[in-house]
Amino acid sequence: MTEPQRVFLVDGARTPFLKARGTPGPFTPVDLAVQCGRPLLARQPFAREALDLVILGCVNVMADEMNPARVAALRLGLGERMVAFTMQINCGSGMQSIDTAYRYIRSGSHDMILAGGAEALSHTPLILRQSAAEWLGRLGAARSPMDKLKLLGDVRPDFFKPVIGLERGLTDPITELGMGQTAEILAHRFGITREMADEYAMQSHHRLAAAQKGDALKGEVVPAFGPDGTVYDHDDGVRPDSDMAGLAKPKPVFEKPYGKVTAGNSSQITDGASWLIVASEKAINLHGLEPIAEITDSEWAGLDPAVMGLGPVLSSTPIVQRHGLSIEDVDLWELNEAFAAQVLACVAAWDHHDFCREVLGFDAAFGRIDRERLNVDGGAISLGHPVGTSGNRIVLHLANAMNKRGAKRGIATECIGGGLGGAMMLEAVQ
Ligand SMILES: CC(=O)SCCNC(=O)CCNC(=O)[C@H](O)C(C)(C)COP(=O)(O)OP(=O)(O)OC[C@H]1O[C@@H](n2cnc3c(N)ncnc32)[C@H](O)[C@@H]1OP(=O)(O)O
Repeated sequence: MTEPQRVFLVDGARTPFLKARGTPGPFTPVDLAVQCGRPLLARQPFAREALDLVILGCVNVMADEMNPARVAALRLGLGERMVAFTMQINCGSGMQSIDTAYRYIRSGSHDMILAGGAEALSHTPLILRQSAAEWLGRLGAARSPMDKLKLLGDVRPDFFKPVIGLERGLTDPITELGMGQTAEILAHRFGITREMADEYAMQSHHRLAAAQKGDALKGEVVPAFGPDGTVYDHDDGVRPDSDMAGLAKPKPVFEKPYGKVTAGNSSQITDGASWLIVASEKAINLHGLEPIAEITDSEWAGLDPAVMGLGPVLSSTPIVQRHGLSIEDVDLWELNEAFAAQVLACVAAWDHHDFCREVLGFDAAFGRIDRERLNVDGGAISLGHPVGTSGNRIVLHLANAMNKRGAKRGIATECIGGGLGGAMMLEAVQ
């Protein structure tokens, strides 16, 4: 067996995250992947043949771009011999692409992999009801025009009431709970009030607005060019003037009338894509690359789908433990902001004696994450959450934020619908 290889992040980029506004946006998942892949590859010193593999996370794959990883690879000019595959584990898809690259390179089988995530939630398909699909099947099988005409009498008004793919996709198939309802359960369990959730959401918007004004996103966000010539150059869901009075106005969406989760303190429905170049030490030396971070560990965890929002706690705690660290040893955390109540519940769970004893098997509470180290440039509440991309984006941003702040170590972690959690540790390059 070969020694595990060291694995580095070389560079990465993402499109601006574009809010879904009720109609299909200008880009499909593959368009988005191509829009951010082109400038990222153009700024590399190596030839495209140096890439061994392309992996793309995507939850809502469109029927006319099946295996979007391969379609994107071909549109990026990576050549017909490029192997490319798509991964789908809901909100973990974009992180799973990096983790798969990490494990391949670590094993010595590959040297340089393009790992990304792409999602166009504004294009999520509408699904016909079973009754309508069956009727269309009978229509297709009808032999004569008369048989077809007779079938018109079977048309029912509910045929035209589609199942909304996005709503269905954001509902857990086992518990039948919407993702927002799982956040409500956590708010109740950990005593997260509406004010706490709104205050967290306000901070997310203020931090992203500050990041956009400063240089925190420089090089990370590349513009996307629409088919009509429109240039999309910034994340457009941010509300810089968010305040507590404004955030108090939206009514609870998922548990009416007393819930805590609102449009203001939930992640937004958004389109976007991101890529990271993952490389071995050999590839770095061969091409004279300057890595931005080293991947030093990753972990996945399963948990009750009804409290899937605690996925970050269950997936990142084993990493911290394995390396003999404490919560304070992690300089920066990117904890995907599915919902403010869910992020705050994770923070509360780590600081909760009984939870840590019963669920994590500790003698005492694990510790409290300092808010100054958590999602320092905002997150999915202000930025949006294109589900197949977000896990990739938080790793990309963690690497960049660590470099800008001179941090030694960081963890990117996320909850995953269906009851999973994913986490990845990055360290500054020594
Ligand atoms: C594993 C996981 O990651 S699970 C997570 C997966 N993702 C999800 O579940 C998505 C969760 N989010 C959602 O479903 C949607 O965003 C919803 C249903 C909560 C809200 O959807 P929308 O109603 O379209 O939200 P939208 O952003 O348009 O806001 C609606 C209104 O709320 C108010 N509002 C929203 N944000 C703010 C704010 N920061 N300050 C003040 N008011 C606000 C405004 O009145 C806004 O209307 P406007 O845009 O006309 O000003």
